[in-house]
Amino acid sequence: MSSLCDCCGEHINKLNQQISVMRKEVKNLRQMLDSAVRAHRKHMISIQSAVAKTGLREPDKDQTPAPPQASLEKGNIQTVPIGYISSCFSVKNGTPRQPTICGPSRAELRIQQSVFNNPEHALVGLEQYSHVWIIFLFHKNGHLSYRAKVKPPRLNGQRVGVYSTRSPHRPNALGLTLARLDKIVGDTIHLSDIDMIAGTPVLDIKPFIPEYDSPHTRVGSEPHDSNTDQPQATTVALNETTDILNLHKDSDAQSDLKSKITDDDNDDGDIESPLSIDKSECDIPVTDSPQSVSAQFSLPKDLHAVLEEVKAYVSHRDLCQSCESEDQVSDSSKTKPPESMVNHPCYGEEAYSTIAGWIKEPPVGSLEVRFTPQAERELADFLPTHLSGPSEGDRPRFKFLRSSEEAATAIRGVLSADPRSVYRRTRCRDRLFFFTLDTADITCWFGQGFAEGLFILFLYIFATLVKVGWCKLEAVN
Ligand SMILES: C[S@@+](CC[C@H](N)C(=O)[O-])C[C@H]1O[C@@H](n2cnc3c(N)ncnc32)[C@H](O)[C@@H]1O
Repeated sequence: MSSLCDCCGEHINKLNQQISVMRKEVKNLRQMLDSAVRAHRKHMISIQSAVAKTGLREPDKDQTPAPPQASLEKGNIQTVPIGYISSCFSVKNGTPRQPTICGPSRAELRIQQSVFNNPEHALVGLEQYSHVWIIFLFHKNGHLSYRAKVKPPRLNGQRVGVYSTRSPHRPNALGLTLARLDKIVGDTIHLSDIDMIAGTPVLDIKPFIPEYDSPHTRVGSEPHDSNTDQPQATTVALNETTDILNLHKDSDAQSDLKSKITDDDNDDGDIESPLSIDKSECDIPVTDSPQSVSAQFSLPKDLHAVLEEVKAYVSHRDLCQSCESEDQVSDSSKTKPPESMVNHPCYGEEAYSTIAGWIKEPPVGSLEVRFTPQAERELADFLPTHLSGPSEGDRPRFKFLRSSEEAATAIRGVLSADPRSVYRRTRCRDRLFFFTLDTADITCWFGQGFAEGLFILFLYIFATLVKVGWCKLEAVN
């Protein structure tokens, strides 16, 4: 056998080395492929179990479907979304817990062509109604766990059965919202007063018919008993839903700190599983001390001065408004039946419905929301979509909201209902709270009041923070 010359031997060595490197790469690729296949299988299993839990069935492509009546009788429910919500709320955090909390919250729902050949035909006549029931799927529940007992945020840690709440974490994950019907254009329904995030699959729409859907609610109330674990059953008047949002004072608040929260903070009914709250979302503590603030956020040194300025503004407002607030508080405690109810022909025992006392008088009160003048100016800078003159080119634009007043009302609505979960309210109270409304990112702080322990939700979004280059209201789309 003839030996190789030096040059060829070297070349062959190099080739061998390359082959061994390639073998290693192939091995790595195989491992990656294996783990991708395993992850895919796992994913498919979790999707199947999710589908099984929600009651939805994927269409079986290989088999002829059973006639709908037969499959319904067998309990096989084939549910197909009739459309998907596009709304001014993109994440759960900051989305109103109920539709009436935040009037101008707007959305659109386009009926899918896959459901009806002519989707607009299915909407004929609906324009005669001012409100519609929307039945939808809580598709962003994440984990599909649910428990028999939940802790509604407004019950501040007390447990009640899931079916006595509107918690999204429930078997079948179905939601029900009474939305205002603004208009119908072709196959698209324009809605307001909604509490659904963008992308929510809608399963059905029905007209709201007060004669069928709204018995009068019983007048008279017993206070919530805070000494027992169970909230008291009580009968209350539901004169107007806005009653729920009346101003309450809360002298319990101790925090003078701010919190950062990103998402998943807003479920009306935290399930007790630790999975229900991702504590990592709470991991950016901010204290009032300028040193630690700047240490964690690299904030300019004048932040402290800005906070002082804002506190001074709030204190001043407290002094000016304390009498006004007193009036509001005492008004909220009145539970007289509305005139229309007393005059109603069915004004008798059977004509009433009864609701849990904590709905009317929750241990967690509503909050006062304040904008600094600068914050108001910054908000006013946003334009509704339809305004687009050449000089307006650089200004941020709303997609759903029609004016800055509407945006302010929506922000007040969201925040006055205290959108934080019980966990965040009690354990992460010293963090900033972030949410998105339409195209605006909003940062706010739930702080202790500066006058007589009044618990103020202090919103210093926008300008004050733009000034220090920290957080600002800005277009996200
Ligand atoms: C408490 S539920 C009430 C919904 C409905 N009004 C009901 O009573 O069934 C409203 C909350 O559900 C959450 N949410 C809205 N849309 C969702 C979705 N598609 N998936 C999961 N959670 C959603 C938001 O955090 C919102 O604040």
